[in-house]
Amino acid sequence: MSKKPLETWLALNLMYIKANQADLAYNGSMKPDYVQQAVAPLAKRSAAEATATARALFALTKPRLAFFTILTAIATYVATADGHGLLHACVTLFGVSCSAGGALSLNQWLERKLDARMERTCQRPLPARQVSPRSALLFSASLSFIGILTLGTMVSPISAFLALTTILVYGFVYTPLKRRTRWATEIGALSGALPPLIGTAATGNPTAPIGTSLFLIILIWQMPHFYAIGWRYRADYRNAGFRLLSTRDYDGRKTARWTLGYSLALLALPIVLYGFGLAALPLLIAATLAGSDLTLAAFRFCRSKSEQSSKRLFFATIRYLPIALTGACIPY
Ligand code: HEM
Ligand SMILES: CC(C)=CCC/C(C)=C/CC/C(C)=C/COP(=O)(O)OP(=O)(O)O
Repeated sequence: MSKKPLETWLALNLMYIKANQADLAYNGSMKPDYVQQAVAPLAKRSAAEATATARALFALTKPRLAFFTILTAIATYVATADGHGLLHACVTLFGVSCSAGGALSLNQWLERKLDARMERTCQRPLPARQVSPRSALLFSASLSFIGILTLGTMVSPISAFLALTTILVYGFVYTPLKRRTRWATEIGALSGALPPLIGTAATGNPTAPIGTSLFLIILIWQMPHFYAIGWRYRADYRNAGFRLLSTRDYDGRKTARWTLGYSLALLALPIVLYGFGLAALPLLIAATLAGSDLTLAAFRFCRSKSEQSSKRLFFATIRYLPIALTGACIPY
């Protein structure tokens, strides 16, 4: 017998003896240390794997973006709720959150191959292979189904219809159009602006002025918001094959002009809404303050299209949201 098989044979015998000892120890209801030592890392590993999968699934919902879109629905819900009670509010929040998570994870599933080609997105759960495409699709479909079912059966059919429209427009209109036309941003903005209407529909006031006002505000707000991002990551988007305003605008002048135009429109909008009786004074004040800050950032972006000024513009758009939403919630 050569040395190797002998060693293997001895090792197998040792394992057999140890296994028998383990059996004896179990029968005597005593867990031997080395069994614990062998099992503990396995249990630890499966717990760590479950946590990693849960984290990856959560990341599929684009949590920060989802949080803010949910906030726009909550703002109009709060502004129009009239004795609906805490349970109704919680159920609405649950339905809206599931629908938002379903929509945003569907987009990641649809764009998994393109996301792999961009530096900004290549670490997302699907291109990073933290979750399989099948699980991601199942997760997205389940969240969307639960969200729409909850809104439809326990909140209001109109809110469910609007949530479904949001998911369909975002997933099946905006997402494929991103590779075909620069106007995809304007079309996609429709889905991003619908959540405030879901909020008013949830309280049974689908035509409440605050819903219309926030729908229009968020619709226009998305343009400077995204043009800032589109400019900053233009090379990344271009390489991946997206057709944005910025991917063919080599000196950035067009992007800056459109950004400034939309920012000025956003600044004027609350005044018009107030004039037509669609917005109250707190919203007018808050949106004008935040809009001035954003317009200033847009002017600076026109002067210098540096990475720093596009970042500043992006953060001005992010600041805009909580300020305007607070104004929308203040009763007047
Ligand atoms: C046409 C519509 C929209 C487009 C194309 C768009 C695109 C994006 C992109 C690409 C980012 C990531 C920026 C980065 O990686 O640095 C981002 C960030 C963000 N977006 Fe939007 N967005 C849109 C609409 C919205 C809407 C409707 C909201 C909320 C009401 C929103 C809220 C946010 C927030 C809070 C962030 C920062 C958090 C983060 O980086 O994840 N966006 N947006
Ligand atoms: C209640 C409910 C259903 C809410 C969902 C709201 C919703 C669909 C928001 C999405 C807004 C939007 C167009 C984001 C851009 O995604 P992108 O694909 O351009 O971003 P990416 O390049 O980072 O993937």
